[in-house]
Amino acid sequence: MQVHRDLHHLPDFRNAVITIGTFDGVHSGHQYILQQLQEAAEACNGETVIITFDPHPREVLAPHDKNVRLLTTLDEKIRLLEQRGIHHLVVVPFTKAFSELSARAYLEDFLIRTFRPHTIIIGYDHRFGHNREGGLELLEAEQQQFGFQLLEIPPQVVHDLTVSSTKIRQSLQNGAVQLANELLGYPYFLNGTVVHGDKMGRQLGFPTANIHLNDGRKLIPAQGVYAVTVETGGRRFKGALNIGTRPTFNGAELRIEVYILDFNEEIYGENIRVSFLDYIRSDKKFDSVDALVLQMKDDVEKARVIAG
Ligand SMILES: Cc1cc2nc3c(=O)[nH]c(=O)nc-3n(C[C@H](O)[C@H](O)[C@H](O)COP(=O)(O)O)c2cc1C
Ligand SMILES: Nc1ncnc2c1ncn2[C@@H]1O[C@H](COP(=O)(O)OP(=O)(O)O)[C@@H](O)[C@H]1O
Repeated sequence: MQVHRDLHHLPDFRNAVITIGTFDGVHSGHQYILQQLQEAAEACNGETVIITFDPHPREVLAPHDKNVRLLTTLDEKIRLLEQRGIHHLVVVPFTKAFSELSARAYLEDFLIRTFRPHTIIIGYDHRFGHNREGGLELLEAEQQQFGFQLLEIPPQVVHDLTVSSTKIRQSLQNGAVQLANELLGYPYFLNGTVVHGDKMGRQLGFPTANIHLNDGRKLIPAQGVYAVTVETGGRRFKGALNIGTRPTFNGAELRIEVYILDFNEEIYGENIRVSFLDYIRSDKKFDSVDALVLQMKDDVEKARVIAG
């Protein structure tokens, strides 16, 4: 897949079959649209082109709303779309000026002139241009003049997609990992680097790699203990992960830390990815460190079985 970030240096697409969207999560609900895109491209010997925006339009239009919680960062999205065989991803820098283009300018000067689309695939309720003034009706009106085909994604599909995205977010925030993973079509993951903690883990007999997320906008699942797989240094391990404030030690800030099974290496500064397999329990304040350690032993054995 080719990723284009500069609108002034785009290739001449061959029979571009385009769609526009954020595709956050690239989840199994998105699969229908990707399939439509690929089928339409095959039919006209064309190329599949996804147009997405970065930053997320909400971040530009409502900068005070810090509640953007992404299922996938742009880099993660790129990987996932690549795996699904999309030809081109065009990342449009979303600016205030871009958001103020009239619907007609958006359509004619941006979509048509830039992509010369053979086919546009779009949700029945898709809005574009300043104040969302443009929609399917404008596309239909211009279709003849500019000679593109229009494929409408029906209401039921759009509805299912929204429900699915919401369900994935809610499930992760409630610790319902299995349901989230089912809807995603892959295990939810976090990418980060290993940073220093309070050096207590080793004393407890459970060194835990503290994870600093690469992107602070990622959705962090519910606090608690999870069975995960861990990828670092090109290798994969099983892990028991805790998201919490460490109430036993009267901690305050939220930490994400993982004990890697059958592992004993220093990995400070390394990239790490954890993929969530299942929720084990909520995190608790223990009366003694011994009680916490006993519980952690049990967590680790559970994680070993789950990560099988
Ligand atoms: C599998 C697992 C479960 C944990 N469960 C809890 C818990 O229920 N309550 C708690 O206070 N801390 C819990 N912790 C966090 C430990 O207290 C933490 O790993 C320890 O304080 C080490 O911190 P450090 O890496 O900063 O040295 C858990 C950690 C792991 C890896
Ligand atoms: N099995 C393991 N799981 C996680 N980290 C490990 C493991 N073995 C060694 N380490 C190393 O030990 C560090 C964690 O030890 P810990 O005493 O908890 O220190 P910190 O408080 O800095 O996280 C990790 O960052 C990693 O470099």
